[in-house]
Amino acid sequence: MSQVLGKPQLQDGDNDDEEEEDELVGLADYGDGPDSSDADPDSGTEEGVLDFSDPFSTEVKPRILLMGLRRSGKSSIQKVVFHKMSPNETLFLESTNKICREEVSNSSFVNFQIWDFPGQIDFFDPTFDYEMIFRGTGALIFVIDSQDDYMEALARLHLTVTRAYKVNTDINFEVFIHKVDGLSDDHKIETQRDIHQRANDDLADAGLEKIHLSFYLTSIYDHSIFEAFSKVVQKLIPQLPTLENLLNIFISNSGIEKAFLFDVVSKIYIATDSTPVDMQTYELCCDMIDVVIDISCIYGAYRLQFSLLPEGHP
Ligand SMILES: Nc1nc2c(ncn2[C@@H]2O[C@H](COP(=O)(O)OP(=O)(O)OP(=O)(O)O)[C@@H](O)[C@H]2O)c(=O)[nH]1
Repeated sequence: MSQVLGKPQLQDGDNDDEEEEDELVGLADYGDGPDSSDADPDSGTEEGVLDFSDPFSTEVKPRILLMGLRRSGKSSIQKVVFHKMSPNETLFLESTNKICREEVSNSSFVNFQIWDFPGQIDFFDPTFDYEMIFRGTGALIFVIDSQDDYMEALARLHLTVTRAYKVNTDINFEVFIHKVDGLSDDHKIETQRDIHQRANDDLADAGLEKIHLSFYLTSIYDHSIFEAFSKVVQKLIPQLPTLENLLNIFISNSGIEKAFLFDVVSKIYIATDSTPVDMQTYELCCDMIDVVIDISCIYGAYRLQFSLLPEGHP
């Protein structure tokens, strides 16, 4: 039996309307104005607040960039993982034509910024200050649509990674081979092997074999996207080894089979003990979190109804 640990914070996932978008402009324009104070302090996800270039920010948050060709699925990933959008609803998402920044601060561990980029970023556009962006980046997620011809995406991946590495050698490069729900199991493995090989060959040809790319097979139609995002986020948590140790001690003293430390809002797991992660166990824990959230919502709604009853009502 698995144990689900985590801080139960509920979030109204439907705050998409508040999304603040930034034009593709230079450094000065990435800073936030006074509207930062509008952010809902109770919501786990705030949009358009604070960033690395914010002179009033004392806190440095890791930045996660979502990049990739048009329609590869970047916005869908962000909406499904952090806004509880159902996968089918992403069919109606409009193309992103500006950089969308979002602050995710669900807990002290899940505390970062996500920048969703429009499909085609022109690195040669003088108004696009990519040096400033890459300098403050912890992870760069490059999304490749596995159902499409991925040659152009690979060329773009190479250009993006080499540019980013020149500015900041500490970035974690994460490649999501996305939309694999449309592929058979054999095809998935073959696609991953091919993309892995080509991407690393391109780097080797450029004399940059020291750049490490991590690959994940993902889809918004199952838990793979949550698992992949969990691994991306874990790499940005300096306390990870300590957390793993604590969970190891916990399972060895409690007889529990597997322990995850979850961010309940996003269902990202921040840490787990050192036994291998079995996807089914992870899915079971995610489902249990959904049950707890559903019950909490019913209970919360009941309380609200009750408080609206006139005084003296039983
Ligand atoms: N089958 C499948 N479709 C997906 C998946 N993820 C996203 N999509 C679909 O891909 C299409 C494009 O998704 P978007 O999230 O708008 O893509 P984007 O990369 O943000 O596109 P731009 O904003 O143009 O850069 C939508 O119709 C999504 O429903 C997936 O895992 N599987």
